[in-house]
Amino acid sequence: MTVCIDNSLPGDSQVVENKNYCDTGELVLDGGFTVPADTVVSSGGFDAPEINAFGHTFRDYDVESLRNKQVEEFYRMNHINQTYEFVKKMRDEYKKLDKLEMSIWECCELLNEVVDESDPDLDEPQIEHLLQTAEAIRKDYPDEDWLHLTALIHDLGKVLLLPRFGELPQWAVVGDTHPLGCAFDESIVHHKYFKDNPDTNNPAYQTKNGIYEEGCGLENVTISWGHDDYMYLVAKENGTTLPQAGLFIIRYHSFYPLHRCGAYKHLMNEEDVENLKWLQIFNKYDLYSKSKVRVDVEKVKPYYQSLIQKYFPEKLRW
Ligand SMILES: O[C@H]1[C@H](O)[C@@H](O)[C@H](O)[C@@H](O)[C@H]1O
Ligand SMILES: [Fe+2]
Ligand SMILES: [Fe+2]
Repeated sequence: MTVCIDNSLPGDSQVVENKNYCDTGELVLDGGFTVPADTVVSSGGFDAPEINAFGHTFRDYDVESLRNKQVEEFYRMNHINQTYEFVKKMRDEYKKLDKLEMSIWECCELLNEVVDESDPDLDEPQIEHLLQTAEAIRKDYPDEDWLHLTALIHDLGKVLLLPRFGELPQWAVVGDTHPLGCAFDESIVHHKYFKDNPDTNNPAYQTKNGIYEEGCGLENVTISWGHDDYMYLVAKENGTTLPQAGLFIIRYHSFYPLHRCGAYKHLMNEEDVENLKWLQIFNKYDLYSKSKVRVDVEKVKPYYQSLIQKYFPEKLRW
């Protein structure tokens, strides 16, 4: 069973037996993951709020609320329908990148039309979330411009919900992600719904390593299909010059069972271990910057346009 260290309240650290899924605080995690030694965390550091815009703690999937009923139904559908076969099919289809051409900023604007039904902490249009994450991380890491841009684009894959991109259902686009082809770890949110997933009846997929070899590297692991992997494919195939850590953040930022709970770490290789350090830094901003405080889009747009120009071609294939 996964044990998570909860250090969300300063001076109040405790070891929590996993109840159903992992609900850690922030950077110190199971497995001794820590931030990179040479990372300078600014003294004016980001203050993670204790409660979300709905008055609850972040990522509380158990609290009784109308929103959480919707979120639970989302995960029921997600866990029943995301199978190994389904993911393979989606990857093959979407790596063709034959849907349309547009710039990164055009895509940011499209996200205005998207609301994520899997998220207990946010019901604002997604462009707000992109800018809130990017601005918060920019404040604390002013010199890592690649990290600002990574934050801005990390959720762009949610355009899969729109008609032009195939209008996929919510369960195939948003929410946390997890590997297929090996056992479903108990730290996965609303784990109980996997009982109705066809992969549960395949014994080859139900051992700790399943079809994988220990240390094989996440690159070789099939992860549930959604906005992370899609945006990773878009960035990579369009020849971005973002560093590996940026691509890793985009690809695995919803993989909470790994980056918050330490599950599946036996599948990582050395490169993954290095990249994970940046993902864990990023996650704090992705999660805790969610609020009702709006960012002035027009004011920050020129800065982000300059980063897009630096790391991406003018038009991308989607
Ligand atoms: O509900 C959220 C949301 O969909 C995020 O974009 C995703 O990255 C998280 O993992 C998920 O829990
Ligand atoms: Fe996301
Ligand atoms: Fe996000």
